[in-house]
Amino acid sequence: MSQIIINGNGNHYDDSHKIKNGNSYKNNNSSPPRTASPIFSYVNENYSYEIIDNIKNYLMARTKIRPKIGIICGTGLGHLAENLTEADSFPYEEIPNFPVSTVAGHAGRMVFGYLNGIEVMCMQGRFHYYEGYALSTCSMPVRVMKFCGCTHLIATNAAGGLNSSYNVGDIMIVKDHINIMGFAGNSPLQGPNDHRFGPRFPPMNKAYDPELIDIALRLSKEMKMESETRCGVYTCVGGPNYETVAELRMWKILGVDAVGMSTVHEVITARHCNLKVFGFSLITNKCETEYDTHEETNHDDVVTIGQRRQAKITNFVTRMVEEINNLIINCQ
Ligand SMILES: O=P(O)(O)O[C@H]1O[C@H](CO)[C@@H](O)[C@H]1O
Ligand SMILES: Nc1nc2[nH]cnc2c(=O)[nH]1
Repeated sequence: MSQIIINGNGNHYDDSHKIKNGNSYKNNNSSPPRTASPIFSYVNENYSYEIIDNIKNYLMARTKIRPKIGIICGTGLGHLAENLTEADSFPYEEIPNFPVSTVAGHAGRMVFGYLNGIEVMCMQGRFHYYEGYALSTCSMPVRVMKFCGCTHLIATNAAGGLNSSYNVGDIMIVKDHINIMGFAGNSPLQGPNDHRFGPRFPPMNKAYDPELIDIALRLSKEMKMESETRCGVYTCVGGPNYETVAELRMWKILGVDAVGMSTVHEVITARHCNLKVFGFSLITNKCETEYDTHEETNHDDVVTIGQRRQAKITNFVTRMVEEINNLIINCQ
């Protein structure tokens, strides 16, 4: 039975051209919508294996960089990508079948280059659920990274500090996440599973690589950043509104240390295709868990804190990339 699907422009189309027992398209030229589409666009069928492969081919034909490490720059953290040398930069609008970034603080480019002599690829801007993209679309570039040869992902984000001991400007190494959106049945892996990406039921108990967490903690000591480095639990909410006091209090009880609107679905997708993950949050604001405050979280402040901390973040990521590269070399 075919199903009518409504895309972001309100257009109707029939899905009878799709292969029923897989998530690939009969016609590989059929394109998912380029602009943010409602989440009820057919969740996991938008980006087939073949489409991801086409995106990879487009990029690989235009850069000599062969990265093993992919980096996602969080809000206000795009400066990282400007430190790449011999860079090849691809605006998302120019990459076939790619969505576009719509949020301030996310430039919207895939940048390939050398970070301190090491080949990386870097998303200077990510996609969020609140922009109207399905979770599978938000995390689709992670699969592109895998196809481009990456074995490791560094996912960075801006987040509110819920743990009351956290300060604005701290770096929180993510030791784990709570997939709150998953509790409501929303997953980037929802829909037919193409086993060429990964297994139907991927484990998530070591979502954030323990060895990379240890390395990051050691680096924070070496870089004399110990007093501003934390290690905690992140959660992603749908957004775009920030949280109510009652919501924050509930999540605090659940063990959440930092709250954002990204990363979790990217990490799930990365683990599904067996990428090793290191993640950290820049704490850009304190979550307001009391009613009698005049403070209000706002996105301009989030971006500003990211920009203020860009030198530290860039140094930290550069050192992590060196360490991960050493691990990769030692494994060869
Ligand atoms: O997670 P990143 O993209 O770093 O940004 C965080 O900051 C923005 C809100 O200010 C949201 O996009 C939230 O997810
Ligand atoms: N949900 C959420 N996302 C953020 N991104 C940056 N700060 C915050 C915050 O306080 N809450």
